[in-house]
Amino acid sequence: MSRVISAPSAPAEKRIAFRKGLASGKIQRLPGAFSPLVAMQVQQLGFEGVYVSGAVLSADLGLPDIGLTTLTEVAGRGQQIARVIDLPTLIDADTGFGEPMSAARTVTVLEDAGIAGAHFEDQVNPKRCGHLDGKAVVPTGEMVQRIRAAVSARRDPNFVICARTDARALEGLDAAIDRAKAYIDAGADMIFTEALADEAEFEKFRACVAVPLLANMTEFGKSELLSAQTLENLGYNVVIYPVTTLRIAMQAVENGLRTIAETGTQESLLDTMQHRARLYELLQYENYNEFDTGIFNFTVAES
Ligand SMILES: C[C@](O)(C(=O)O)[C@H](CC(=O)O)C(=O)O
Ligand SMILES: [Mg+2]
Repeated sequence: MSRVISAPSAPAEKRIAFRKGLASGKIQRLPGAFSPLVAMQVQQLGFEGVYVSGAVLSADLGLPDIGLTTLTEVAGRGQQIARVIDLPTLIDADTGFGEPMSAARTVTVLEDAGIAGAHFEDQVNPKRCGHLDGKAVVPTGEMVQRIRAAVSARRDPNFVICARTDARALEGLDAAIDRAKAYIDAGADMIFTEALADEAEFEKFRACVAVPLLANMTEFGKSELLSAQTLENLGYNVVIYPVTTLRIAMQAVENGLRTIAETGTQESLLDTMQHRARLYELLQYENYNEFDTGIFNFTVAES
């Protein structure tokens, strides 16, 4: 019977796949998915994984990305997304939702949600977008505790714990690299090098640490937009496009609504829309029919 309802791969297999991807020397491209449907589209187009962004999750709830969302909301969305795809899902755990003990609980909840890995950042609470001014970081020792706690709570050794440092914009590149080294000593599997300026900075970071590195190619921020190939050549292991699909979709929604408001019809927009047939194809509508006929194939005996 064809696959319906959820992805066939178990969370443990997706985590193994993510670990393999990180060790492959090939850059793992993780577009942000603002819904399970978008994640299915990401999978169909051949990407290596899906990213669940805190900024997008907040925006989707009509909130700015300033640490207002809860672990329950984030894990719930992550689970909805992870369960429909075979790809690994990396999720934004912000500052871990509280004290180090909360970071530990976050890991167990995210493991149960079928997530393959999470990143914890060294910002103070309440956090800010890493590409805006006005953010602040906790002392290195406090972040080390956050990471240690997260690592100690892990039950599946393949769940990836990524430490993000926001220090580049505040303390400079060398300080950010020193922090990364301390986070690796605390058990982090990967480092998210937030808001580096240009190629030379990515190159220097790569030369200084031995674990997998993640680049954030968010638009309208502090980092130069580098291609996946350039980042792979620089030795980076993961690239995220966290808010990209939301920005594309929201621009299309705004333009479309404007047209309807002005002209009273969506007629001129039809060519720009995903067709009903394409949506059904993505949802594997046919497979559900097949599933149904496979289940309801009994006959009622006449008495
Ligand atoms: C990666 C990020 O943490 C996110 O939540 O997606 C954001 C992205 C953004 O706001 O552009 C960040 O870089 O802080
Ligand atoms: Mg975030």
